[in-house]
Amino acid sequence: MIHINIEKKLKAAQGDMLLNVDIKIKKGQLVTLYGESGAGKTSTLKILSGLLKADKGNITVGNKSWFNSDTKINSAPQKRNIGYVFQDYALFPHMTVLQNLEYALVKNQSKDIISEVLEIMELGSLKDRKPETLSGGQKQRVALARALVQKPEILLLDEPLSALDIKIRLKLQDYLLKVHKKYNLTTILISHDIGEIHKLSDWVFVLKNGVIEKMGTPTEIFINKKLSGKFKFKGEVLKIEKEEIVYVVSVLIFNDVVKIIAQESEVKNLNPGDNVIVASKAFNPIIYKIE
Ligand SMILES: Nc1ncnc2c1ncn2[C@@H]1O[C@H](COP(=O)(O)OP(=O)(O)OP(=O)(O)O)[C@@H](O)[C@H]1O
Repeated sequence: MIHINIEKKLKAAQGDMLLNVDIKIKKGQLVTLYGESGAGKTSTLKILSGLLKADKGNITVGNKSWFNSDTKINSAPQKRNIGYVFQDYALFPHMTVLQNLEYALVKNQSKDIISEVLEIMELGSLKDRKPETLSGGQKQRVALARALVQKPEILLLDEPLSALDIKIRLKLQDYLLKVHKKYNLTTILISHDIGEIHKLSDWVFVLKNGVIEKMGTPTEIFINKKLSGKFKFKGEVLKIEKEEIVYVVSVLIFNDVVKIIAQESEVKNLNPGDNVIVASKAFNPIIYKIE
């Protein structure tokens, strides 16, 4: 069990914001921190990893105390046994993939883990390449492999896939799940991608203005109770065109533009850029495999 119970005054754009988080995460779970930009998600991960110091509170991991403002415990980041992956890969450009991984080894650590992570992340054929010759998805696989070299108990993923296109992102999600399970990690993900959160997480914490606003399973958090539709997708309105007596709303859903016929009353408050749900209530959606 990880218990994070901390307070820290942050400097938000509109003035001071108190980050006040009290969350418990069971060992082996994959949980997501979700919330608007500036809500305090990254700061929470930094405080857990020791890169940022809380003003007060405590952090316990299993039976170890990593931070306690009363007893003045504050373990150094390198003692906290955490793997951290960010959106930008932060690989050393002058080193090969293999050297990047070896650099992460701690003193006297066996090199066996390197061949293991190369294999699990399917990076063997790329091990002598420099990062600049790799695609975004490949770089992020290296970054993930590097985070695993020190055999962390906790994996922190700060929007690791948001710079990648949808196809690569779906593939990388499979790698994330695979390593999360194989290494029995407790993983904390920051993501804005609701599909990704559904696929990966056991539990979601919604952070707003520095505090946990709600928590639950992805279904509890994201299913819109007003619609009992058989299928629904979130999308973004691209344009609204009038065609005789109806309106045609073009909505971007993942990478596809879907045209929806709508009545005047439905488009009254709708503008390009709005986030919407596209759902079907009466008809069963059809399904077929795409190659
Ligand atoms: N070291 C710091 N000291 C004081 N304030 C900070 C510090 N780091 C970040 N902040 C401020 O705290 C607020 C929360 O930042 P944080 O990066 O945690 O948000 P976030 O939820 O991760 O947002 P995003 O989704 O945009 O990454 C921001 O307004 C930021 O400017």
